[in-house]
Amino acid sequence: MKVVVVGTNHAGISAANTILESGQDVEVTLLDRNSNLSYLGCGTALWVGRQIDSYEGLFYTNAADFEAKGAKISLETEVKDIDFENKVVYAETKSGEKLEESYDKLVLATGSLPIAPKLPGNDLEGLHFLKLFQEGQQVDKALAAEDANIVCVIGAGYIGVEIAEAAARRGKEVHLFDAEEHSLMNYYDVDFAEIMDKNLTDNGIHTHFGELAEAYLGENGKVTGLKTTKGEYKADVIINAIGFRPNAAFGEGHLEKFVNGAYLVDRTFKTSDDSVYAVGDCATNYSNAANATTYIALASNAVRSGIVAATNILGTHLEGAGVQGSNGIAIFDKKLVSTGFSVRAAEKNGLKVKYTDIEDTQLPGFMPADHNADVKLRIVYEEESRRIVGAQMASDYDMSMGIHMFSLAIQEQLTVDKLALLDIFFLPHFNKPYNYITVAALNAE
Ligand SMILES: Cc1cc2nc3c(=O)[nH]c(=O)nc-3n(C[C@H](O)[C@H](O)[C@H](O)COP(=O)(O)OP(=O)(O)OC[C@H]3O[C@@H](n4cnc5c(N)ncnc54)[C@H](O)[C@@H]3O)c2cc1C
Ligand SMILES: NC(=O)c1ccc[n+]([C@@H]2O[C@H](COP(=O)([O-])OP(=O)(O)OC[C@H]3O[C@@H](n4cnc5c(N)ncnc54)[C@H](O)[C@@H]3O)[C@@H](O)[C@H]2O)c1
Repeated sequence: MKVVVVGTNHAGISAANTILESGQDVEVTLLDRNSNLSYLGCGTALWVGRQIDSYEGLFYTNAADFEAKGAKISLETEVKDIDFENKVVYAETKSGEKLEESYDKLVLATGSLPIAPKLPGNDLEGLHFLKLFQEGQQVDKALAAEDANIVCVIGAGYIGVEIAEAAARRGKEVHLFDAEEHSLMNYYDVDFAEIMDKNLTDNGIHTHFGELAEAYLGENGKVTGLKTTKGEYKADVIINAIGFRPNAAFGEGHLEKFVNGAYLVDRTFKTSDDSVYAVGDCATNYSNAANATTYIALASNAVRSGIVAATNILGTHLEGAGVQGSNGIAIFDKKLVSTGFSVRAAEKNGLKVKYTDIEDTQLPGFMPADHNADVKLRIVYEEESRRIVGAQMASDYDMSMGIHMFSLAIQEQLTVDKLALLDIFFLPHFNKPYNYITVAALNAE
């Protein structure tokens, strides 16, 4: 069997590794238009903000690793077309050489692209996106310029908030804009988003919410400012971070697509063509909170989808467990994590939900105060069935492992009542005898 993988970042890598490490006799060919693979974008803000010394550790594999496993890999090679009837992939190398690769099974792992705001002035120098390693390098270089003092970030989602922190850590005056009234509204309800909003302003970032960018302003071909619905701001560097869209251009009229254009896949990550799988950010996922198909762009999902698709290609039927969109962020040491739906997201998805909130300390009062942080928790559950559909947590304490339990609860469709009497251990070093998870669940109406 011959498998061709298009796109060798997290999803493509995990599919290829699953096949190559299976011991089965499969010929694997990997194609990617980029010059590198396996870059962990999650680390961009860390090295741009100088919280880690270098970007080198953000790559976890390379082309030689795949060659050593017996795969054929061509980087700087862009797939231009796919003949799904005859099962042939057409690609072109950087030097213009044309390649043809036939396949028995094809894995599309072409990922996502940042959404580009269609604004006047979008050809000015000094405008940035933050997806590829190379784009991180460009932002890093732009911030290092002597005359780069004011940075405007459009989009206060995960990328925007993280890069705003990084730019502030580099001593820049940072302005952060979002169309919504708060930061991180794709992940949290207002009560939690406000914690991040305050954290950002407390750390010197100027936040501008409910404000839409209207034009990039410039002089002599270089950006000098940003015009929004509420005013004009000076800017030496502008970073766009208003979300991703799936990069799923192949198979128009042949492969079924989701409402946002992503490849529509089943629980095995197979597309509407039996020989073609699609994994990672270019494909859909199954949401256990909505009990429906969804689109969530995360590296964690990408890795798991690659494993599931490859296992099926190898002949073992395996269905993905579905996703909750579990996520987390840590900005100036303030940690927010969430899984499933916020109340707002649940209502947008047509669910009738209730929630139970609690604010408590992590540890008993007799423990030293400097080790004992406040924790805020919200559990969101469906009114009628009482199944848990979401959870949000915020603290200075690293409570992140707690959210995984809520992720499992949503996956397994557990009710909030099941959680109330769950056996949760107690030790003063870690938690309280009446810990906040138990108490929040007991208090659920
Ligand atoms: C700054 C930043 C921070 C992030 N932080 C996190 C985080 O903390 N946690 C998290 O879970 N996720 C995070 N993400 C999201 C995560 O990076 C993506 O979900 C993940 O990269 C998706 O992996 P993928 O392999 O599906 O797609 P991609 O990473 O988009 O890779 C797709 C690959 O396909 C190649 N390709 C595309 N078209 C072609 C073609 N025609 N021919 C050949 N090759 C092609 C591309 O060159 C690329 O290498 C972050 C993203 C960014 C940008
Ligand atoms: N910590 C993490 O897990 C992490 C970190 C970075 C990125 N990611 C993932 O990468 C993907 C892309 O991240 P992202 O930050 O670009 O997307 P995002 O969805 O997190 O945030 C986009 C933000 O842009 C805002 N927005 C949209 N259109 C706008 C407009 N015209 N003007 C102003 N604001 C506008 C939205 O309200 C939203 O807050 C997401 O799936 C994200 O979850 C995850």
